[in-house]
Amino acid sequence: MTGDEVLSLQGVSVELGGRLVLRDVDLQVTKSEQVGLIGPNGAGKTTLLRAVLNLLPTSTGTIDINNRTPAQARGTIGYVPQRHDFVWDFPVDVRTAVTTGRTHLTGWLRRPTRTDQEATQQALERVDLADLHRRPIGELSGGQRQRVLVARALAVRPELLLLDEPFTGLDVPTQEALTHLFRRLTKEGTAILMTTHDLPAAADTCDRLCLLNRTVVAEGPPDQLRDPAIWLEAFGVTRSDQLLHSLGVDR
Ligand SMILES: Nc1ncnc2c1ncn2[C@@H]1O[C@H](COP(=O)(O)OP(=O)(O)OP(=O)(O)O)[C@@H](O)[C@H]1O
Repeated sequence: MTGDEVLSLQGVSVELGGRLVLRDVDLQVTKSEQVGLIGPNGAGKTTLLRAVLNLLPTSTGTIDINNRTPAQARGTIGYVPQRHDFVWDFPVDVRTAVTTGRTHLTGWLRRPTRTDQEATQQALERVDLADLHRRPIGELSGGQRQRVLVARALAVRPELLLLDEPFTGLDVPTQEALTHLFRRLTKEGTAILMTTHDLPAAADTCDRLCLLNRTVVAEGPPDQLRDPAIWLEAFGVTRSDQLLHSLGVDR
């Protein structure tokens, strides 16, 4: 790993149910960088995040997170899953849900320490949820739930933040607030890897895009990915006016 790399995947393959879901993936994310992981449904984006989180085994290759393996780094990575992957009918309030983001750091049966409490409070304030801290999570709106998930990830004070579809189903002001927050976090040094289907927003907000379709088809700063052929290959189509139009690369 070079000095500024926070995450590095080299030659990573993942097999699930006897099928090769990721093949020979190389990907780096450096300190203060926001990388968008883009690709069609089933491209392996969530699988890649889950491999980094040590939730899935790799069949080949290496994953390095600040000179640690995924097993060693577990609990230090901030992870925002897709909203529907979280158990919202669990009877806990917002503050407790955010504190449980630190469970892998502090242990399951321990009472929260002062550090846990401070990290939780800071995370709540960063996503503007401090006023709602006693609200049961089952009573929250979609946008409030998304902010709980982000606060939960921030509660570990991560150097690496993984976001799985963080903008899906959010109104424009909530999307903007989160975009600004992610921008501030990268300025402070956090490395962010984000999956999204919002291609124009990704091109607008990310420093670099990685186009994935089982393997990395192309990667680079958004303005270097203006060749329509790259996008058609990444999405496995021969022609898609809507795709190219949404990216502004159809001229
Ligand atoms: N546990 C599993 N067992 C077998 N196959 C799986 C498993 N989990 C995912 N897959 C398959 O792996 C492929 C990649 O899935 P993944 O969820 O990583 O894609 P994705 O790029 O995140 O898609 P989407 O944009 O739809 O969220 C899909 O074909 C999926 O069916």
